[in-house]
Order: sequence, then structure tokens, then C-alpha cells
Amino acid sequence: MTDRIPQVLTIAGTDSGGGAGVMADLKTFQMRHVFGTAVVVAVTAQNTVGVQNFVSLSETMVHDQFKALADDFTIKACKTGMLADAEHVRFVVHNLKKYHFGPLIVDPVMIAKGGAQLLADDAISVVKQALLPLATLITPNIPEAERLSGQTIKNRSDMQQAAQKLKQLGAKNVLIKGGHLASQAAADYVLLADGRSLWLETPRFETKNTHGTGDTISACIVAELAKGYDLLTALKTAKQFIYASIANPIEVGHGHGPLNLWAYTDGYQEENDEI
Ligand SMILES: Nc1ncnc2c1ncn2[C@@H]1O[C@H](COP(=O)(O)OP(=O)(O)O)[C@@H](O)[C@H]1O
Ligand SMILES: Cc1ncc(COP(=O)(O)OP(=O)(O)O)c(N)n1
Repeated sequence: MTDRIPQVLTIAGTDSGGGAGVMADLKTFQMRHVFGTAVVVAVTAQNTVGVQNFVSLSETMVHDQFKALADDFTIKACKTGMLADAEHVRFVVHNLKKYHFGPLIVDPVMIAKGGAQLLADDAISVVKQALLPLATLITPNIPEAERLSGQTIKNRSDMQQAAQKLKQLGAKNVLIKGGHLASQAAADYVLLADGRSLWLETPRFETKNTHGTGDTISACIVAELAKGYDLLTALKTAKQFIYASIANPIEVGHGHGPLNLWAYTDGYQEENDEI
């Protein structure tokens, strides 16, 4: 029997507040009409104000989750998010080499909006040496791209230079998200495997409710790839999806609220009905 619904995977940490991490990924997968599964690497006690605590899962639990999914599902595309520390990055790399889960999007989550460190310093070199070479696409924000490329990023030209460096580290395609840059536009830089490059740009919407933007855009890219769209189309859809989710805010919690994942409509359902 054919699997009619594309199945996808997120490998990340949970957010008890529901706005980021595994929760944001699964909600995005649902909104984009793919079936979401998850390998939980860490559990955070978190809300819109910040991360209060977190614990990472044992090696056995990480391996067993991968095996449970590989035994039963046909995963078409996957992503990584919060991986906690060097040890857990290695556990994840081991499983990504062992099983075939399709294109891998690496969202190299390091610091949460409230300042909590979600990836230990000693993990950065393991991410660069072991995880990046497996990535179909890496999606760092500005501070993450600075850390991985070893250069400061103050403007668009710096983003372009840093993207080249990330490609040299082994990521096939690079998306540097520009949300943290002081500019009127929300401009992200894309460097593709074949050398083509482009800017994905929307207006910047003034709001404090941007919790989970990085998770959501990478999860949307995973969903679009799993449905069979090419990377450039997936990136363009994800950029529109994230803009609509930010620009039509909902009020949840007292800090940096989550996104409105209901806001984007693209007629996917109507297209699907015709099949
Ligand atoms: N205020 C905003 N208005 C519009 N788009 C935004 C805004 N903030 C972030 N974005 C977009 O959301 C996506 C994720 O952004 P970014 O904040 O850079 O990543 P992260 O959440 O990983 O820190 C990017 O496409 C970025 O351009
Ligand atoms: C469990 C977990 N994973 C990732 C993040 C960071 O998410 P991000 O999309 O970068 O959003 P902000 O933290 O910047 O709001 C997280 N907070 N928790």
C-alpha cells in the first residue's frame, strides 16, 4: 500500500509553552498537511517568558526513538533543532547515518530568545565537523551563523560571506535568516548548492510575538520538501508562511508570544481535492 500522506521527522527539544521546538514543528507539519513524528532529545520547562530548566534524554532513549520510527514509518524529510550538547549531537549523527530519512534540514539552535543556552559550547565543533556535512540545508540565524562561520555579521554583504563559509564546512545549501539584523526588511540570504543565490525578503512586522520563528520556518521547509517540491519552491513558501504567521499575531502568554500558524492560506486543500 502506498503511503499517501508524506511523513516527516523533527529531532529536537520540547517546549512546554507550545511555541517553539518539537511543539512548533509538529504544529507546522500539521498545518502544511504532512504527518509529523519526533525524536525528543531534551525536555524544557519553558513559556513565552523564557526557559526555566531543561534535561536531556539518555542515549538509549534517543536511539530507541530513532529505531521505533525507522521500524514503522517512511520518513520523507527531517530536521534537527535543539540538540543540547556534544554527546547528543553525536547520538543524532550516528542515527542519521544509520537510517534514511530523506533531506536533512539543520536548524543549529543555540540560544533561546530569553537568553538560555540550548547548545553547550563544546558542541559547536561537533556540529561543524559531524552534522553539517550531512545537511541538505542549514538555517542559522545571525548569531548562529556568526558562531559557525567565525565572523561578525553586521550587514547583507557579511551574510553573503558567512554563507560561503558555511558551504565550505559541508552544508549543501545555506539559508541565513536575517531576523536579528537591524533593518527595515526581514531579509534572508539563500546560497544554493549550484552556486545560485538570492534574497528572500518581506517587510519587518513590529511585534514581540516571534517565539519559534526559526523552528517554524525550518519545519515548513521540511514539509514542502516531503510533498515533493524543489528546495527553492519550499524556501519561498516557507518565507510566506512565516511572514503571515508573524504579521497576524495572536496573544498568548506574557512574554514573546508564539506565532499564528493559522494565518497563511495557499489553496493547498483545493489543489489536493482535485487529485
Ligand atoms: N519581525 C519580523 N517580521 C517579519 N519577519 C521576521 C521578523 N522576525 C523574524 N522574521 C523572519 O522569521 C524567520 C526566522 O527569523 P530569525 O529571527 O532570524 O530566526 P530565529 O528564530 O532562529 O532566531 C526569518 O525568515 C526572518 O526573516
Ligand atoms: C526546545 C526549544 N527549541 C528551540 C528553541 C528556539 O527556538 P527559536 O525558533 O529560535 O525561537 P526563540 O527561542 O528565538 O523564540 C526554543 N526556544 N526551545
